[in-house]
Amino acid sequence: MTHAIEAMDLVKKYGQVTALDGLSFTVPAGTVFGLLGPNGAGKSTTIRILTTLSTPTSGTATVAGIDVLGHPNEVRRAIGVVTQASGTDPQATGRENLLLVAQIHGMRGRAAKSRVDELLALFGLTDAANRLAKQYSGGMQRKLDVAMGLVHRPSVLFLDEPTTGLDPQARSEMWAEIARLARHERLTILLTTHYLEEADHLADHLVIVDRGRLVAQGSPEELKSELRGDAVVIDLSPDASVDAARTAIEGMAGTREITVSGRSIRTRVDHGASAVPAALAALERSSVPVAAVTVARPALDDVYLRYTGRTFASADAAQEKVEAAR
Ligand SMILES: Nc1ncnc2c1ncn2[C@@H]1O[C@H](COP(=O)(O)OP(=O)(O)OP(=O)(O)O)[C@@H](O)[C@H]1O
Repeated sequence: MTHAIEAMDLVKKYGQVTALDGLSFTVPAGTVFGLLGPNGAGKSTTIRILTTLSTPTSGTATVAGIDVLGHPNEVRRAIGVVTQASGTDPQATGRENLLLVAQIHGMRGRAAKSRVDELLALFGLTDAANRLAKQYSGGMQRKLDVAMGLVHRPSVLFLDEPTTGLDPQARSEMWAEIARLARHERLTILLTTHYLEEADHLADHLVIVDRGRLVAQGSPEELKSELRGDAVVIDLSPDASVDAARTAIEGMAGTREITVSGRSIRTRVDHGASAVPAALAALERSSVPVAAVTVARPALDDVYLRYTGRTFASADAAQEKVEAAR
């Protein structure tokens, strides 16, 4: 299979900060690829290098078969980039925004108009085409942003945190849109996200990056199936002692990777169905009241914990503290 993206041993240092620490991965052509990691993991830095906006301290990369360091202009013609900051002109209509991008890419007259009409239809924006972008909802603006990244028919599309800031409904519409694009436009899509369920839902393959290093890679299913057993989540009653509950669960045979998040304790066990009565009995013996217990297949959260020793949410929160202290 040909690779749409190859990143080889990328290192990026900003003074004392090592943002990328020897990151390598390949993205098969025509797939949705998730670059996943908490805040500060190095996702934006990777995208900046692959889209020629930044150069690595060492290492190399190709995009659409083109060397990003040797031929940045050719790479730019082959890619579409949709960043977290909107590139739309709020005072122009959706159609005008798209026509402007078409002109920047040297498209004129009927060719420009027909590509713009095609994209408006593809993103369900035809009825809103003549409204000002500032009047669009957050979800519509994000669709317009993605459409603007596709005007020149790139073969590789970079989507940096495509659903951050969207409400749940707009987020699920965006997910459907991205899945449809990948199927119908024969695009390779590299998506960064710090929503684990987004990567689980959309990505054919993904890499989990932590502190500038690759910690796991595979399809979401492969990564989850590497983890034996079930995840058991115990929600404690408001008056329960979380410490007593944790001690009780730690004392049970066969529990591993126990994490506490608020009043919820998560652990992995070989057989969820038989672990639940044992967990309830252990908590009862320790006089810990329980609100609910759920058994589930391991999620990407469990994969992340397994490879990094931290929960995804705690890594995110820790990085926010580091950045605030700088
Ligand atoms: N221009 C810069 N100067 C100094 N440090 C930087 C710079 N850009 C990024 N960093 C640091 O490099 C590390 C990786 O940052 P990066 O933005 O790539 O992470 P990220 O995974 O994209 O996170 P986020 O989801 O918050 O965007 C962080 O520690 C960040 O503070």
